[in-house]
Amino acid sequence: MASEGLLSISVASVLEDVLKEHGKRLSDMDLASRKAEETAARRYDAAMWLRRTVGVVSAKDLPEEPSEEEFRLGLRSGLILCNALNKVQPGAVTKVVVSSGDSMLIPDGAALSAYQYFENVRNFLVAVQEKGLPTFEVSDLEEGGKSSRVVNCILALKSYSEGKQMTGNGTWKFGGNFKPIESGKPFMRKTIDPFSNSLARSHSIDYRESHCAEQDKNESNEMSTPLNVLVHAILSDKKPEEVPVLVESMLSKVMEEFQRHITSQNELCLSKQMKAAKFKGLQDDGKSFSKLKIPADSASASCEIKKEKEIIKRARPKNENIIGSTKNEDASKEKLLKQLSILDRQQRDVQFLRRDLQTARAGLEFLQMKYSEELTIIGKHMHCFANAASGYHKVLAENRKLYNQVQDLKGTIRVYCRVRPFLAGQVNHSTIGCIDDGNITIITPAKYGKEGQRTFTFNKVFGPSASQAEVFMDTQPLIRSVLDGYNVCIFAYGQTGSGKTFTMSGPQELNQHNMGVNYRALEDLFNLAEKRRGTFSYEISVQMIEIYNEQVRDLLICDGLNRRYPFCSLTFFRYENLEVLLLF
Ligand SMILES: Nc1ncnc2c1ncn2[C@@H]1O[C@H](COP(=O)(O)OP(=O)(O)OP(=O)(O)O)[C@@H](O)[C@H]1O
Repeated sequence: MASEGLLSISVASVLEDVLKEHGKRLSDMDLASRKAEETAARRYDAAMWLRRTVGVVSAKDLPEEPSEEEFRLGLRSGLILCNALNKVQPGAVTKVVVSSGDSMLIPDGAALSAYQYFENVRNFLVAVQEKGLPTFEVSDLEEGGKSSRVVNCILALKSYSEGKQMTGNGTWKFGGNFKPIESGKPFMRKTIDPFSNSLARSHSIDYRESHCAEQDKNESNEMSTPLNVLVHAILSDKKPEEVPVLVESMLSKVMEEFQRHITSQNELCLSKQMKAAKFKGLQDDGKSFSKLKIPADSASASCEIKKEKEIIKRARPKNENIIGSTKNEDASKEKLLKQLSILDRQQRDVQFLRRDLQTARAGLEFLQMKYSEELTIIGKHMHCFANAASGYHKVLAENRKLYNQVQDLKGTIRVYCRVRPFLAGQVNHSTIGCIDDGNITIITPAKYGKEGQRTFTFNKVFGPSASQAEVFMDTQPLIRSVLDGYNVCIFAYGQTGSGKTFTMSGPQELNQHNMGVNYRALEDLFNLAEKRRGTFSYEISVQMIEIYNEQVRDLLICDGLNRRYPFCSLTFFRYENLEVLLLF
């Protein structure tokens, strides 16, 4: 490929630069017109060879001496190029797409079919490239393209063909050790044309090694080339001492140009390879899809790929239907590219989703771990609470036990004395001498001395001013023992009108302050039962019984019959001078 770079070096321009530097203008030589002349001659040569190779009928689109535009349009379909190459080497281009008729020719000279144009030219270029011949870009056949490169390629093919005819074994390689035969109308190198220059140089060097006689002939030929004439013209009027400087300058310029072209050629080769690989990838669309790595466990992605394949299958051109459907083909290719980009995007999305899923899974596992850890901690706390509750109940039981033991120590039988105040209308003639907590002194005026004043001891003595609450306060601890399973009996004893009913129940007009022991005991029991609701469940029932004249009567029965009931939890009864509260 480097040879192609060498071919495009414009020695004339290099010389011109050198001459400019040395104050010498090439006005009398008119290099531009000469160059155009040479370019046209080379183009005619290429066109003639093509016409001769493929036949005048096949090459009807290519005039004998075409302009640059005619040359480009004639070769644009790639038909002539493919046919010429197949003539040189049969089967070099296996697939040549032909047009269905001339009617499809477009007046402005556009290609018959974009696909045909692309396919044929591409196949031609691939085959030419495989032979090591200089190639050109597909765009060189477009308007504004470099037709000189196309000419170079065709002339190289021509040389290849001639070399092949000469050796007869097809081993000739472009740039190899072959000296092309100049038969018929020989290809005269009128210019410093890069391609012919390269050929001539390489051939002459190789040939010099093996054919000395031929070498002299070549050298004499080169002396007669315009390049030599040019050099002679430049150097003829120079003084001998100026020649080395001028030659050195020329050589350095040529070297610069040479380096520049090698670099550009390398870049060109690289871009060509990339384009060829990309194009091949598009052609082998089905294969490309099969090569794509699709996540096996992604049902949606598989579904999408199936859809893509179906679309591509539908979009895949069938050879018979391709001709005359340029727009459809272009649309199909565009669609294919779109589908590929969508597929790429979907693959990326699937990868993102997989990553998110993995993150979510990791998060979930972490939460589960945390949850189980916290459950374990809560379990331990619960165990501690259970132990504490158990301890609490033990302590509570202990407290109750101690409480009742205190009640026992205070005395299981307690006797209280309450002195009723004088009622309205009663003569205030008190016989009570003194009341001192548990002692009361009764004075009997009719008796004297020790007999006239007697002291009685009780657990407690309540004076005439003692309130109902004070009386109840001393009995309350005993009543609470009932809820811990102890039996308690409270009764009031005294003569008629002494205040038993008042103490145990209260006056007729009851209120919060004058309620007796019975009501207060019940109220206290209900409050306690409510407080211990979470721990204990109590059932409370009430009986009211009167024992009168040795008869037991149920005061809560309304039918008047006296019935004896078994004693239950809480019984109030009255027995003659006894007002009794039984608690079980
Ligand atoms: N501590 C007291 N303070 C004020 N009034 C009282 C007190 N004790 C009793 N009384 C009044 O004395 C009167 C007689 O009391 P109460 O009826 O309770 O006596 P009792 O012993 O029950 O008599 P009975 O055996 O005949 O039923 C009532 O009017 C009562 O209100």
